[in-house]
Parts: sequence; structure tokens; C-alpha cells
Amino acid sequence: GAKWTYNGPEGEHHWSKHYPYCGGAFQSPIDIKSELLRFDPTLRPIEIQNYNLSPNEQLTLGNNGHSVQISLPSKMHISSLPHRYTAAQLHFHWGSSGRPSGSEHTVNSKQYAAEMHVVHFNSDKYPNMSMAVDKSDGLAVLGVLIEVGEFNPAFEQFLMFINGIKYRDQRVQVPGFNIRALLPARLDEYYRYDGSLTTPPCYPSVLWTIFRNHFLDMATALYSSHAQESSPVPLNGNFRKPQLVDSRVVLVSFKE
Ligand SMILES: NS(=O)(=O)c1c(F)c(F)c(S(=O)(=O)CCO)c(N[C@H]2CCCc3ccccc32)c1F
Ligand SMILES: [Zn+2]
Repeated sequence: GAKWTYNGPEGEHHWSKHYPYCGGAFQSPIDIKSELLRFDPTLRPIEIQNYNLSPNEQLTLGNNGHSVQISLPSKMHISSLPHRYTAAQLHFHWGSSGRPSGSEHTVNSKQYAAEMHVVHFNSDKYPNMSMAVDKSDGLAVLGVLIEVGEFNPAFEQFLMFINGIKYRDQRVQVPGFNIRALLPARLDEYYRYDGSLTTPPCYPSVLWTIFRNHFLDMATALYSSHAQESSPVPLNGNFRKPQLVDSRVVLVSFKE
């Protein structure tokens, strides 16, 4: 598709010119405000399968010019939703040196240092991500709000390789590790709402599950430009601003 960025003439306020859904309803992220919350006792703890990957497995860590992503094996999936949602990839959103906070979702307007998304597709109904990405029951994304705090060794499992993917379209193979360790201890406390991809084409196809915050120390220099480009463009501030909630309600699995 057309180029898009987080700032400037192809920034988020212009996305809807080429990607109409970006100007539509059910958009993500949102500011998760206390007054929107409705306790739902039917929300079960998230159950995930095969997240503990062996070091013999190779994962592809890549810089796609919009984020750092790790491709995930299809044995990883969420088993507690009405359909099986199979993992496709995980990626991050973060701030910049000038604006250190870079989470997409905010809680009562508090923006966290960063946010991790583990993207899954409904493999009961669709053969792959491409077929699922624009269907209303197509995707389920697990979101982790990340605070800068004591170092989490699990992130080190791939951060040590990040110098190999400084530029767009660079990829490296990294040994598998326990992806579960990137998620918070409690998978029973989360916010749940119907939303969208937070990047173009912004399809309203995502069942969002946002866990409470997490600790992480993530710092390194990445670029959204190719290695051969003379003037490197830093890859940072890759977060979209909160969107209109309209008449949506955010369900919550825990009492404040
Ligand atoms: N915040 S978000 O909405 O979860 C989100 C991102 F923010 C994000 F940057 C990406 S991206 O890295 O692929 C770069 C832009 O598409 C994705 N990719 C998804 C949706 C697009 C198609 C596709 C195909 C295979 C695997 C993953 C994906 C994304 F879902
Ligand atoms: Zn994301």
C-alpha cells in the first residue's frame, strides 16, 4: 500500500486519505477511562498455549520501518476465546528521546513508556492473517503496557540482536525463548474492547485485550530508513494517538 508515517505529510491525520477505515468507527487505540469501565464476571483468564519456545527454534526479528517485529510459530495460540486465535507476530510501540512515553493505549490519560502487541488471527475460520485481517472476528491482539523499571531478562533475549536490524527491511534470526515471560504475571486482569489495527489499513477487526502494566528497559537506536540511505531517519515515536470511543464500552475483568 501507500507509504504512511507517524508524523509529517503522511502522518496519522492523513491516513484516511488512502485508508478510509482509519477515519471510521471502532478505531484503536483508546484512552481507557475509569468511567468507561464495566466489570464483566464472565471474562475468563487468558489461556495461551506453546508460548514457551525452545532455543532450537529460530524466530525472525525484523525492522519493517514501522516497528520491530518478531514472527511467531503457528503452534502458539490463545485457547480461552470462543475461537482459536493463532499467533502471527509481536511488535512494539515506543516514544522518542524528546517524548519518552510511547504506549498507544493510555489508562486515565496515563501514557506508559511502551506497549507490546502479540497479534493473533482466528484460525478456526480463516487460513491465515491476510484472510483474517479485515474480518470483524478476524484478529485478537494481546497488549502489554510497559513501564521503564528493573530490567526484564526476557526482553534481553532479542534486544541483544537489535543492532542487526537498525534499518528498514533488515532481519536477523534469533533463538526461540519463552514469550510468556514478556507477558505480565497475571493474565486474569485485563481490559477488553472491540477495536482496530492501530496502523493502516486500520481495519476494525481486532478484539483487544490490554493487560495491566509491566516492567521493561528498552533502549537502542533504530531507523525507519534503509541502510543505504544517506540521511538515516530515526524510528521512534511510532504510536498513534487515542481515538474516539463513541458508544463503545470497555469491559474489565477485575474490580478496581
Ligand atoms: N498495533 S497493531 O494493529 O497490532 C499492528 C501494528 F501496529 C503494526 F505495526 C503491524 S506491522 O508491524 O505489520 C506494520 C504495519 O502493518 C501490524 N501488523 C499486522 C496487521 C497488518 C497485516 C499483518 C500481517 C501479518 C502479521 C501482522 C499483521 C499490526 F497488527
Ligand atoms: Zn501494535
